[in-house]
Amino acid sequence: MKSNTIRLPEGFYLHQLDSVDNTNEEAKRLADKGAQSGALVLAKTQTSGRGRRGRAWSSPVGNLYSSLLLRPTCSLAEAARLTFLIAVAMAEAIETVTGMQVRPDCKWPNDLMVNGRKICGILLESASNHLSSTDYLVIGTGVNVAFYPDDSERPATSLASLGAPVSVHELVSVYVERIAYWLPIWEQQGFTPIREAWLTRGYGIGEPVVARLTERELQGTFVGLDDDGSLILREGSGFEHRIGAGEVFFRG
Ligand SMILES: O=C(O)CCCC[C@@H]1SC[C@@H]2NC(=O)N[C@@H]21
Repeated sequence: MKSNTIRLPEGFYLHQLDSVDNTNEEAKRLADKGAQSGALVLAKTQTSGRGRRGRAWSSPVGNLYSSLLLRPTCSLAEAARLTFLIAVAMAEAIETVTGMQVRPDCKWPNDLMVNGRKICGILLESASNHLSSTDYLVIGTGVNVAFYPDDSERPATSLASLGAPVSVHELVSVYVERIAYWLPIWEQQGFTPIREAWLTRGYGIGEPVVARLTERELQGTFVGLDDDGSLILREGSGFEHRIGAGEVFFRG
């Protein structure tokens, strides 16, 4: 059944807009004005949606655009691993609202895929006052609920086209519920349980991978995720690279 109400757990605050440049920018403006950790910006459409690597993020009405403001007390490097928590939370939310009809895989570093096609992208941005602690973090999440962009280089899909026309509001409610479930685990036990949950849905593990880094390309097998969230790529020689940032491509 479709629901039009958004229920957020304790500690989360909704900022709902019809249209905005993009929800990450709005969350950063709120943060600069002193908004609390847990503020969630949700917009029906974005006039200037952004993806990673400076790409545009197509933002028609009908998809989900949200940005969560968090004020973690740890270092930026540790806080950046929250993208894995967000990916797991959104994958679980999609499974719940679709009655397990759609079961996304987590693609490193922070996409959700269904049948090899992208259904969700995550964009993490931060502001840090100090070298060792994070002032705030904004984690933007876009889910192709009703529509998906036609991009032959990076194939995408939507929940609607997979036969699961869900309510954006219901999806947001369950997504935040799952964040509320995982955040205390992260705070008390660190990254390990999140890493394990992510790996159970890891996309392309054990498969050939090409990692495109700033200055070179590495080819090998994706053998897992390191304790710090790096992708472990094993070359034919057996040498293992830890990849912290870059773009990865899987064959097939
Ligand atoms: O896969 C990517 O390149 C990241 C996409 C992130 C899209 C979301 S939608 C909500 C927030 N606002 C934006 O403009 N981007 C993020």
